[in-house]
Amino acid sequence: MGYTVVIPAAGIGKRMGAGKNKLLLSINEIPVLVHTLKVFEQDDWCQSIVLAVNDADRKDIHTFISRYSLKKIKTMVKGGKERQHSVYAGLQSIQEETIVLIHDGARPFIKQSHIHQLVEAAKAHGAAILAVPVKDTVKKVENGYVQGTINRDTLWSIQTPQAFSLALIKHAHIMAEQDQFIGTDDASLVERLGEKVIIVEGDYDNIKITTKEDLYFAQAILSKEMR
Ligand SMILES: Nc1ccn([C@@H]2O[C@H](COP(=O)(O)OP(=O)(O)OP(=O)(O)O)[C@@H](O)[C@H]2O)c(=O)n1
Ligand SMILES: C[C@](O)(CO)[C@H](O)COP(=O)(O)O
Repeated sequence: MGYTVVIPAAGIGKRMGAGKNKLLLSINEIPVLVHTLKVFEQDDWCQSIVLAVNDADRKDIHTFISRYSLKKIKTMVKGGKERQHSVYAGLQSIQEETIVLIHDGARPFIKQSHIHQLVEAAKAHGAAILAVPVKDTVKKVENGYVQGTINRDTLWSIQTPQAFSLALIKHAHIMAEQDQFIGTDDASLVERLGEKVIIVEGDYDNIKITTKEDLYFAQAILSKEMR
């Protein structure tokens, strides 16, 4: 039950405000990106890793690959202007049909058990994504005024990995490019084609390192895992 994972790691970390790609920042002296990559390196189901990177970060990333003996990174592609473009560049480097996972380099706390549930769900249904129920109340706001409260029972906070058959996700990206559609996740490109996407429930540790507060949360998650 193998898979290939595409890891978009070519962002600039604007919201982190660190003046460099946030994936090069360290948590407990290990770079965020290395924390993420190690999960897949240690997963026997993972057959290869495709990394989308910025040219500016290549030297650092090659240093990480040798320092941490990351052996599964078979391809490194140049990232694009948007996350979607980086993912598509990675997908284009995969030829043989397989289950493909797309996972943010900024999500270091993904668990192997959830990866395996996703792979099995994608095998059975074609598309499967990790999510957790929304905990806050969510309201629609325009010009600073509440327009309405959205029924929380139907709301999920969507994470990655997102898992697909290669043929389906490649087709979805081709159609999105043709229609000049940019989505904030890959599943939205599949949904817009009318294809079903199944939810696999994950957990709240699978945070995306986005702003500086997330570095504090990351320390807490790591110390919990080390207990
Ligand atoms: N053009 C881009 C933008 C984002 N990403 C990657 O997609 C993941 C999720 O993106 P995000 O958290 O938004 O990262 P950044 O774009 O770096 O953050 P910001 O929006 O604050 O600049 C990250 O692993 C990021 O490196 C990418 O590969 N290519
Ligand atoms: C793909 C994603 O992580 C799902 O929640 C999220 O949409 C990425 O958004 P970003 O603005 O590119 O970080």
